[in-house]
Amino acid sequence: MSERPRLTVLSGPSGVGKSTVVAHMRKQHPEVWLSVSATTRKPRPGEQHGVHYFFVTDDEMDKLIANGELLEWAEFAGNRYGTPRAAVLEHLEAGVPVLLEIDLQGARQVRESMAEAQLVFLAPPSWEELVRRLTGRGTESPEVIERRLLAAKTELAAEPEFDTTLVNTSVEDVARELLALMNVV
Ligand SMILES: Nc1nc2c(ncn2[C@@H]2O[C@H](COP(=O)(O)OP(=O)(O)O)[C@@H](O)[C@H]2O)c(=O)[nH]1
Ligand SMILES: Nc1ncnc2c1ncn2[C@@H]1O[C@H](COP(=O)(O)OP(=O)(O)O)[C@@H](O)[C@H]1O
Repeated sequence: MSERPRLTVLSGPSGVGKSTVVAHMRKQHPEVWLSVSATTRKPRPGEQHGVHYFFVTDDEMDKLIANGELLEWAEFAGNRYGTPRAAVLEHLEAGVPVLLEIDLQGARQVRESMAEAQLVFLAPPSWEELVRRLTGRGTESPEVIERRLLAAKTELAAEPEFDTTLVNTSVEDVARELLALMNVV
């Protein structure tokens, strides 16, 4: 019987490359299960409901929180985001490696409620490179970018709270390192 895998949390500032690394990793190892969060943010072009996020209204988010259906939730740069609890627990019980891609506040809540979780911080090679990536992605307005860069300063300062730091210089290298940390080889 396979041992119950540890829950892995990946956090890091907006634009550092979390989604890119996770997409690369899952192309090669689709057996890693990525939790799909609920969010009140509007979808970006190409984002699909139920695939990238469950896009919900403010009222729906209120209900998810009130009913205790979220493992953790946080407000980030003006929108709320949360991890549906049941699906995470079901996958872990079934022996499936589970990955959460969530912000710092969410990572802290998971650490409190699930002591066995491992927290991985994805860091940019430099501040300049982070600004370049976030701006270059072209999905946010200058105001939203400004807000996210402000949040990034807080996130970068919290790096010592994490179990492991991976620097996203090469997507391939980081994806490999993350798989090794998750015992998926
Ligand atoms: N706490 C928490 N944070 C989340 C969740 N889902 C996504 N996030 C984080 O919310 C932040 C903003 O996500 P998003 O709007 O998709 O922007 P992006 O990460 O820059 O592509 C990122 O730091 C995500 O990791 C969640 O369920 N809970
Ligand atoms: N290692 C890397 N080298 C260069 N560009 C990268 C790297 N990783 C990601 N990017 C680019 O940086 C931008 C932000 O990446 P994204 O995955 O959307 O970040 P996040 O999910 O952390 O907000 C994207 O345009 C992506 O193509």
